[in-house]
Amino acid sequence: MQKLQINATTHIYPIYIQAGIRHSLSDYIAKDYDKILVITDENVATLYLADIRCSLHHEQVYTITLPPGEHVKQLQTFYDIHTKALQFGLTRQSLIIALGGGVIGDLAGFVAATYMRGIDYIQMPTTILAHDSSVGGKVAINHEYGKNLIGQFYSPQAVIYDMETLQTLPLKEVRSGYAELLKEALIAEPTLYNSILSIKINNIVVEQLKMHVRNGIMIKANLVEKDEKEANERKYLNFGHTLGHALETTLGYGTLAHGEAVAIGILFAMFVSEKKLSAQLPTKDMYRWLLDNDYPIHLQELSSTSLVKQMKLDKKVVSNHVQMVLLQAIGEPILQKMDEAELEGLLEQFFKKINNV
Ligand SMILES: O=C(O)C(=O)C[C@@H](O)[C@H](O)[C@H](O)COP(=O)(O)O
Repeated sequence: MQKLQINATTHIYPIYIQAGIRHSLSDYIAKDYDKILVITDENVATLYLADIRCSLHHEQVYTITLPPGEHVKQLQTFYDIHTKALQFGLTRQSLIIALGGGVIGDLAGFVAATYMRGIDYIQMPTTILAHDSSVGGKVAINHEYGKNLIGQFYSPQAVIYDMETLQTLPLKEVRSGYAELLKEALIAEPTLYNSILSIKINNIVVEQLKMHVRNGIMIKANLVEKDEKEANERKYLNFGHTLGHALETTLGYGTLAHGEAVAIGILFAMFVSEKKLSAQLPTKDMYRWLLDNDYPIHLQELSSTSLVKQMKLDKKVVSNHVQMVLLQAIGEPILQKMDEAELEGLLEQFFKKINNV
């Protein structure tokens, strides 16, 4: 068992990481709750919901099972969950458990943050990607204008991560999760970056996967502790997301998995870092690795003007300027305000380049 602790400014909470921990859940829930609501999706429910219900050892466990996919992270579902929670009779002494990937974690966390002005919740990530989204208290739903535009910072009581659940993931999910790991590696840890680039996604050794995820969590935890509300260095965790989120919204949620969009965003941020900062980066190796691992990086023609318009709804925008996270070197991120026309030009060059290589 590995136990980490997040010392965030607003709340200190544990992260338990252990294969099979789902079978002894009640040992890790620190308080008595009158009711427990587990929010999950259909894929995860089929595999793990029975185990969870059984190991909670609680008489009043309710469940809400949603269809899988980013499209549920929206206002109507959020409202419907509130309605069900009221019908189940959840009170301020109740607990919500977010059992699933990033979509479930963000949505269930935001319900917890707002139900009766906020009740306790626990993040139980079941994907690689959610090693990132379950830590740090960012909870949100999407608006049709963009990703995560309605949300809050609201820390969980605990993160309980059963690494066994990572072994049932489809390859698309593994790819998606590894993009967030690459992000953490590139902003903070060259050795993690080299280790990731040495693997093949369809042939990962479990111990290696666990090591990558643990490293990713530690990098994330460190930045969250320094800057919980994202005033400064937490923004580095948004590396690759400026274009990534714009692509997800422009192409329609679910066309690309979140991490697949972030992977393209990372490549773009590296391309811009080379152009603007003359940074010496292994962008070609990264591009090769993404291709070798079947990341969908060749996109249909997209209008740079509309992508930049979309990027202007990014939360890092200052004084109407898109602010990108760039790299001076691996492990040395900086924030860079971008001129709109220059950004459009760079996007055009970037898409030409990746589509012609
Ligand atoms: O925790 C953070 O900070 C991040 O930026 C992590 C991102 O990987 C994550 O996808 C996050 O939800 C995106 O944040 P947003 O603030 O740009 O919506």
